[in-house]
Amino acid sequence: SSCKQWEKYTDEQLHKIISTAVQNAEVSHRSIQTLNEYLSNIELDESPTKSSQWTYHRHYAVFKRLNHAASSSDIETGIFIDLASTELARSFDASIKQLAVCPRIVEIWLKLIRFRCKPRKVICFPGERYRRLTGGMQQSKISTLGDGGQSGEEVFTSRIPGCDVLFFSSKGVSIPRQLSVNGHPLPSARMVSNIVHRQDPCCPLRERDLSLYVMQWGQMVDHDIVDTAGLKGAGDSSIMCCNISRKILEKRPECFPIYIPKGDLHFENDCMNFVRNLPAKDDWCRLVNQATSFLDASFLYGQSHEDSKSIRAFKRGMLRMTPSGLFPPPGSSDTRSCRLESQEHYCMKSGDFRIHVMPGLTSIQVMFLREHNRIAFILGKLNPLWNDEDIYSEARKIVIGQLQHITYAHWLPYIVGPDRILQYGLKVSQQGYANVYDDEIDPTIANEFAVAPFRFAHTLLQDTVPYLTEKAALTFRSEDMFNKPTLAFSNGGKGVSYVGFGLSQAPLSKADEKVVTAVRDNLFKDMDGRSLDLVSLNIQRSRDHGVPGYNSWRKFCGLPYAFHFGTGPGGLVHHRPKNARKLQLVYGHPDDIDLFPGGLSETPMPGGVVGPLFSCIIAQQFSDLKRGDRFYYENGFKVTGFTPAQLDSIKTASLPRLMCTHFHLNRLQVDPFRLPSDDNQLVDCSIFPEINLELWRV
Ligand code: HEM
Ligand SMILES: [Ca+2]
Repeated sequence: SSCKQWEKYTDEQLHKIISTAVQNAEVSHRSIQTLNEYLSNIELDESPTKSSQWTYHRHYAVFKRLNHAASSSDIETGIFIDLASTELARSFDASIKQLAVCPRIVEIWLKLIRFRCKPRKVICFPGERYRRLTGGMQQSKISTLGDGGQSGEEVFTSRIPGCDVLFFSSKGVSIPRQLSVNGHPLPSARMVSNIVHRQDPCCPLRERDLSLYVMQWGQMVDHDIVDTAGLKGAGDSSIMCCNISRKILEKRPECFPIYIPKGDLHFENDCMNFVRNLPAKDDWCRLVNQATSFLDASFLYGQSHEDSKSIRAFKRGMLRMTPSGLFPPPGSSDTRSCRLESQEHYCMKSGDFRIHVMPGLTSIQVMFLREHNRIAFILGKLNPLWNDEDIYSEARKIVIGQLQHITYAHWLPYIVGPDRILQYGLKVSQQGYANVYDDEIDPTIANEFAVAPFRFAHTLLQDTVPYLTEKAALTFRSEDMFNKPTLAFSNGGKGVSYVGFGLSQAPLSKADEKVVTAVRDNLFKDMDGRSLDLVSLNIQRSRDHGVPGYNSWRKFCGLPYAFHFGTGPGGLVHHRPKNARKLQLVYGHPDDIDLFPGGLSETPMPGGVVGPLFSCIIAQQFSDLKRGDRFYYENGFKVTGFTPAQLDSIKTASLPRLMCTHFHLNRLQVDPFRLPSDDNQLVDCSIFPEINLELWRV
């Protein structure tokens, strides 16, 4: 119906308009590349090879690195398609959403652009016994859910065939969410961060009796399933969006800097660097996710065969590990991806390059490394005829089974609360199969999940890293520890144990809307005292991804819409008055509220740490990851599943068992996700059952 307005055009005229749009995109693509080369040559953009200083840009670049699976030609094509879609929308003065339902336009568009796309092929290998490193698909992608344009608009799943769009908005494509419903610009992300998320440094509150391990498990899971890539300048340099002239800024579509309002209590200049994320080169209008979306310990095993080559030992199923039980250095020396403070230290090579961002993350990844090798060693003994590949694959399957079990059975209930667990069919039975696989379910990561709800744990962070040795209880400032492996190497490799044990003995920061200064003011602080605000990045990222605001997602989840800022009927019914007032202070209209601040400031679900909205989006994603994963550990498929006895044994796996074994502890509380107490007592480690690997003897 809306296509009527273009009916008057002949095929030739349409072809002319569309091919002109494609040509214009080619021209602007080339000029962007030229500008990037120039800015990299004059060293305005920071090159990763030239700068030896640990600037905050370098910290950020290490955290948001492109992995080698994303080839530069794919990246350029993704960018080109994105530009072309924008041109297309502009030429017709329409949204892509409108154009995409017009068969004549779509046909010509596909003819001109299809050959550049990499169609998203979902390939299953039904005969294969083990899941592939790459996730069993060509590449998993972040799906773009949400029209992204203006707040209050309809939320929908983008499933339009043809490599046409990345984000939808009312007038263009790939245009970030920028305007309020009244047509004014949305408030600056830093302003929102200051008003809604500021934590008084004096006294962060603790969250019930939960321990910091809840936070750390979350970051590990996050890194297993999400790794979006950012745009880069020439030669992989960091793009600078601040301290450049207006004219240059206008020529850099990669830039979406955050304005810092006057009088900020921390930042002195008025601009925080922010570079947009990378579009995928496929015909499903998606963003690149460099991680396999399945919960498959990809942070340990890597996402490609190339990765795997430097991770595996290719001997008796083992992964490469140093005598002190740490990840080894990569094949060729790498002194760039972490901050080295000693000649003996090095940057470790694991399946995910974000491993050094915090000591707790390094510790938990090392725990899984050791568990793999423990299992491989025993399997090899039990089955002398198995070769390296057999042992590696079976050990990997057992490790992933444990990871999934602890995540679904023990961790997730603390996050979303028991009600959501039941409601979304996420309960794990004590024993037996749950045959839940459904090949209609899309197991990729939803856009909205990655930009806000699953960043919930940023509020659980503390300003300090606890370090508990047999003799002393030390703490380090979180902001001094970013990208530094020092603690992991300390005490002859025992550091990971001290950090890991420390996480289980320290309280979780309260699950409220407030975020500690270590990441809200001092993220990636460098020698010159320059830093970033993680909360601002979160808010800006959801705008960058075109994710609609809080209210749209409330509707999506079947929760009441807020028409006003009060907390009574028709208002922000899941907010306390104090939080509703903070939102009112910064936003002009309830439809303007961004997803992160709106969701994080809701009152948590009973027994959970996130409110009704985030728990809905998180539970939905974990349901998709359970039902859309053929290899989900509770499935009883003949070739790929565990035997009934093996599964029941996997279901005895627990965090305290893993910690006791790999952090060399004698005593630990029954549930290390909670602090020790009368009903969570420190007990002898021998009470935590071991998986019965005898069941794997063939
Ligand atoms: C230990 C301290 C942590 C630091 C320093 C940190 C830092 C960061 C940074 C710099 C980003 C990218 C921001 C952007 O530009 O969009 C990010 C993204 C993210 N963080 Fe954290 N984070 C931490 C802990 C956590 C935890 C505990 C979780 C737990 C759930 C988490 C979940 C996420 C998620 C889901 C993303 C999006 C990832 C992506 O899109 O690739 N983070 N974090
Ligand atoms: Ca994964």
